[in-house]
Amino acid sequence: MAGEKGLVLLDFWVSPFGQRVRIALAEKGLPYEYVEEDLMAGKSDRLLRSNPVHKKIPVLLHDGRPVNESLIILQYLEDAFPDAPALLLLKTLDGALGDKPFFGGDKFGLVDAAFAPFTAWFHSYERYGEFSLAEVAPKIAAWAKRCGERESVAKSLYSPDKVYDFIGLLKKKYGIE
Ligand SMILES: N[C@@H](CCC(=O)N[C@@H](CS)C(=O)NCC(=O)O)C(=O)O
Repeated sequence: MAGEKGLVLLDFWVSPFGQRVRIALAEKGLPYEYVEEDLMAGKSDRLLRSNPVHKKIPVLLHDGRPVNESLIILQYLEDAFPDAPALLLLKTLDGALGDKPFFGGDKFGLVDAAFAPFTAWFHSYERYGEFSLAEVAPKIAAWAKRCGERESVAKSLYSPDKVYDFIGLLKKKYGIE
């Protein structure tokens, strides 16, 4: 039986990727049904149907709809359950950055590279979410500017306006106005 939130997790006991999702569900206080996939014995039809390309756990089913990839699942939980305690709040990141120029310290590091692409989305977060990043998370706002001044980031990202238009298209496509 899916938990009261309609969540089912297809997982394998020792998987760090699955454990990532279990930790996030627990931190957010979301009940779910745990389904052990015995990968040593084979893969269930449900797993193959839910993740037909990669055929991997973890898979989160939400009201029957599959979400694959552990980090995508974490992001999905943030979006689908906004009332549960948030793990990725910009304010939390602001605190984590502290007075350092980058998450890597004085040097641009792995966390900076992983997070920098979202800076092109900040403008849309602000407009659609009706908030000012500089007010909510001033250190992250300054960090985003610093990232944008790096050639590696600048040449890999699209303009915030283009991202905003793209999100507008997505909203239309999915009927979210
Ligand atoms: N990038 C994936 C990795 C998931 C993954 O590698 N899962 C492994 C178990 S730890 C799996 O299902 N392996 C089965 C297979 O490769 O056939 C994620 O983060 O969810």
